[in-house]
Amino acid sequence: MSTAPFLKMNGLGNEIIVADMRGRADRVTPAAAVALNADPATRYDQIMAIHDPRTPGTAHYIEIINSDGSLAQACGNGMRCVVQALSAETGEKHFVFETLAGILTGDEHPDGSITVDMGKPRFGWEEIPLAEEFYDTTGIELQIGPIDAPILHTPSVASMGNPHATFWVEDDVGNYALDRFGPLLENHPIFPERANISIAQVVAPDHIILRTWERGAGLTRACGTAACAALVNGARTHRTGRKATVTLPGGDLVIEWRADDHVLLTGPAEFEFSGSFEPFTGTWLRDQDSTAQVSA
Ligand SMILES: N[C@H](CCC[C@H](N)C(=O)O)C(=O)O
Repeated sequence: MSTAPFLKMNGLGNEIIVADMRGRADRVTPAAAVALNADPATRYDQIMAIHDPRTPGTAHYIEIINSDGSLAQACGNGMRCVVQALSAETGEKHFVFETLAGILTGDEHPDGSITVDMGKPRFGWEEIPLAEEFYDTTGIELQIGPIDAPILHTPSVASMGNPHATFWVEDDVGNYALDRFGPLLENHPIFPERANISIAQVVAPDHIILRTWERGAGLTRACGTAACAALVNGARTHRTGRKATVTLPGGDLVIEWRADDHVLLTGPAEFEFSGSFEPFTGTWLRDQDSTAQVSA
């Protein structure tokens, strides 16, 4: 079986593997995804597998795989890494992609920052999806902790193509044991496709502090789609405006919910090293001179 090139990158510390599957008929198997994550040198949060267009003449299809091997519909930090990788390869600065969340575009700016149009948010309970009818998804009946003194409760829920719950708190997001509450909420029966779980502190109408337990990946240093979900949930609950800086453990993203309902995410991407891997088993080799691959 032939190997495929990959780039180990990160988006604000969200660990990403960009796998080049163009020209191949196979996919990254769940076994390969789990094996790559088991090796400390290549442990990651998401694999962004670049495939040939599914419809000839359209955009490259990006398959997104969480480190537990599950497929995800969207990944904002990973999309920025794909844009940077393709920009370094082709010199182009504007890209159109197809994902399970729909058609996305990405642009690299002269200063190296990258903006991805993450498409439109969805708020209907069936679109999130939720297991029961909720006609007001700005705050659903879900809580963690004692009934009479819940620790986290009444989250706003939204989809950026993938499911998100935003729990609002007044104090430091670090005060909450998200490593304990995250898996309980990720797998709560109200979320038939599981969910990404975030704790958000709104410090100003244009500034949110966020921590996320990611579906299929656990605690990560940044989650782009969670930042998008927090902004649109903040705006529709009148906690924030339609543009804000979202501060994550790994750094800041700027999120804007445009008047045309598209959500734009802007931030950095970083190259770490390159190699090649076998998409069926996950065995891999590091390129010797990987510094020449992508400018820092
Ligand atoms: N764990 C997410 C996918 C990756 C999201 C995150 N890494 C981002 O940057 O958006 C899910 O299963 O929906």
